[in-house]
Amino acid sequence: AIQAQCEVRQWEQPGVPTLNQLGEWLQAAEGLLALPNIAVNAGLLAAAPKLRVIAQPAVGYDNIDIQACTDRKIPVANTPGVLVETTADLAFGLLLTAARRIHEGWAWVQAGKWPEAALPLGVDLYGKTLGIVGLGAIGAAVTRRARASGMKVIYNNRRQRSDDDLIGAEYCCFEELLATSDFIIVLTPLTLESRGLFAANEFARMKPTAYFINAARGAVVNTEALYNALVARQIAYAALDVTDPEPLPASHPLIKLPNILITPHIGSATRETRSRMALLAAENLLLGLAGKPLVTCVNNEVNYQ
Ligand SMILES: NC(=O)C1=CN([C@@H]2O[C@H](COP(=O)(O)OP(=O)(O)OC[C@H]3O[C@@H](n4cnc5c(N)ncnc54)[C@H](O)[C@@H]3O)[C@@H](O)[C@H]2O)C=CC1
Ligand SMILES: O=C(O)C(=O)CO
Repeated sequence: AIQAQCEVRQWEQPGVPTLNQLGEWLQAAEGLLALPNIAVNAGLLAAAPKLRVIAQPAVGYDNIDIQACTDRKIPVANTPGVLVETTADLAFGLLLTAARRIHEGWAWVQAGKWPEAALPLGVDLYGKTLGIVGLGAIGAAVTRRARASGMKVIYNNRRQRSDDDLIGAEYCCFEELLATSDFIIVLTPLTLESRGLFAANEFARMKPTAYFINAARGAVVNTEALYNALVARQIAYAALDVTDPEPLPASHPLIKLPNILITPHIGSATRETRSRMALLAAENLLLGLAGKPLVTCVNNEVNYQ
């Protein structure tokens, strides 16, 4: 769709391009389709004097300096909504896989340990408490899955949601959530406020039997503190779809731990959802280039009228 209407330059080499590598492209670019591993900051904007619209096929936009874009009157689009159920499946799937040791069981079968050795024992979901930090669109979809599995759901947001009764989750303060949850799923956007939200103090307050799941952004968690908490068995298990750093080098100590499960940021990675995200991003990009309002704009104050 984009190619039919625009001259497109697409970065196809492995790795993240530097500003120097993108120099000439940015100089000419009127629209930018950015991936979340690109830092769209004041430096990039300064190198792109003709830029009029930015569209990113992701709901999180922590890699983009929104204020700098707004100052330049550049509307920025993300892709909320279209990935909600898919990401909720992965977040809840991580919880279920870790709790029931599905991945460990498969590794045992592959290693020929079955049936002689005792199977890895998991824990039940039924009757347990799930604490969600950041109960937005994905958190609400996770709540439905958890309730269907017989779990009680509590949550912490900056403010209580007026519709939490309908969603089936009970508001509580952050401290209480840490102390009482059997499972914690993190689904906050990465912001100044949430960066490093889970550090040594927070892990120390969790139950020693707690399972910690992060499907938001790696930097919401202090990786070293999580590593220490898992080694010291301050918490029982972690399951992460996002890490800091990301990608996590194969030599990283976290990967060697017996009580962790990590997936490579695949929350929204299904054929159907990636296609919906790409189409929505393309639609926003073309609308912006035509000077029309974007459908899902992050900085509506500079959305085209
Ligand atoms: N692993 C993956 O592949 C994916 C990860 N994500 C991440 O999940 C995040 C959430 O996505 P949605 O649910 O669609 O967003 P959303 O905006 O609907 O929900 C986010 C919720 O977090 C709350 N929140 C914000 N700051 C908070 C804080 N400091 N403490 C507690 N709560 C806070 C908000 O009030 C809101 O209710 C995205 O920003 C993105 O970073 C999203 C999609 C896929
Ligand atoms: O949408 C996002 O924010 C992701 O992390 C990838 O889908």
